[in-house]
Amino acid sequence: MTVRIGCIADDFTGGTDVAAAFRRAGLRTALVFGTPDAATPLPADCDAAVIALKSRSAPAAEAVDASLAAQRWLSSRGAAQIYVKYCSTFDSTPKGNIGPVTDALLDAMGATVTLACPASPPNGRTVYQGHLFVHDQLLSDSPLRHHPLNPMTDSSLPRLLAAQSPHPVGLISLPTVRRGADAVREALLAHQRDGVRHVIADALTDDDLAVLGAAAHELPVVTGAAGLAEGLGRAHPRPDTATTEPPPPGGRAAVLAGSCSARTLEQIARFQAAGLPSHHLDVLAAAAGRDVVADALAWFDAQDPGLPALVHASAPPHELEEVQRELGVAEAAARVEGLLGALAAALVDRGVRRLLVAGGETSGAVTTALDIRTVLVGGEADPGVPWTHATTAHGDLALMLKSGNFGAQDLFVRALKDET
Ligand SMILES: Nc1ncnc2c1ncn2[C@@H]1O[C@H](COP(=O)(O)OP(=O)(O)OP(=O)(O)O)[C@@H](O)[C@H]1O
Ligand SMILES: O=C(O)[C@@H](O)C(=O)CO
Repeated sequence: MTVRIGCIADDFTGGTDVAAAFRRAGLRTALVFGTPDAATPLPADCDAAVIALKSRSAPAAEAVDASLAAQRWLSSRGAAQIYVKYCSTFDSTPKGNIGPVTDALLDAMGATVTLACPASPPNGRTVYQGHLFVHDQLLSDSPLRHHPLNPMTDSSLPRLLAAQSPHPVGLISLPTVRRGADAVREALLAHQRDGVRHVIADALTDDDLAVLGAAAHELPVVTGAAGLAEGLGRAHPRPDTATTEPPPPGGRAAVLAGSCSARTLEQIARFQAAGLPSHHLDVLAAAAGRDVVADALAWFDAQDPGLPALVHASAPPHELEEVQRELGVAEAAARVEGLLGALAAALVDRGVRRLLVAGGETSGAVTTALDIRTVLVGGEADPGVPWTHATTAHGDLALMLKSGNFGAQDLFVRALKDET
């Protein structure tokens, strides 16, 4: 069986989220980290393959090149449809690369129109009249306005996309979606006849996304977050939905957090409130030359090996701003990612076999440091947060890559307790 849906995700936790959505739709799904090459493994009998890039904050030309390389790899493995996965909060700036990447993939796939919808209802992301909401707030009123790399200060998807593409942008609003897949297909065709290339669709519920998935079933390029991916996945049913996954490996459990998102900060607080051990990395001390990785490892070695241990750089907005003012945004991010990557390798060396990583950029740093290329996607601890099964130079690893704002407040405690 060849891959039916190929997906290109712009960060690692986004890749995990969308891979979980395809698996939920009943597809056997592989997740590949970084631009693949001829030697990149793909588990047998996969219906969906997700390539997780680290392109969300990259300049447009770089993101386009990486996405086209991923598309060629996916197309050569049979994928007739490419799903472009970006953040459900549409993380990007006017210089953002969602428009350029989509335009380049449309050209490469010989298509002239695409459907776009970042709604992800289980995580509170909905689209109404082209405006993106995070729970009960407009995106631009939500905590995402303080994001360290892509602060989101506009909620209008047509406006955000129009700033990123020279091509016309259109909207299919909720009443049409509620009339069903045929009505959406007709509206798409009407937009296509008018020369519109990017058609944004409203969606409030998973049922709306199932309608959009059915309507977009034949489109060569579709874009959005995990919600529309699940809708598309359900339009490509697998005859045999049995999934077999290896049992979680035994060994120590740890959390590494580099996400400063509001939800991650709550999950850290909950972990600490449960009396579980945690250690904060002092980024400014590291910049001043202190070996904070050695400090963290000495701390880790002194903990009860029966308990999960948390090491984090995460900081609330005022502290984050102070570090960024002192070091610069890019330098601060690179330094933190370097520290957490080095720690991941050292922790796995010390016998950690269940590792939960919080933050998309952070997850990229960790999988790179562990040299993990492909994982098989397993069951979810929370919507969009699955365990995955990885093989490393040190043996099998159960790895959970969590998007900054994903997971319930007790995720860190529950996921690692359940697995212990
Ligand atoms: N104390 C800190 N000072 C400065 N930068 C930090 C600090 N802690 C984390 N960072 C940086 O903030 C960024 C957080 O991004 P990351 O993608 O890991 O999390 P997120 O944005 O919450 O997650 P997602 O992308 O999944 O929504 C990283 O580049 C990280 O290195
Ligand atoms: O869509 C989302 O919100 C997540 O998968 C994500 O991409 C956050 O990094």
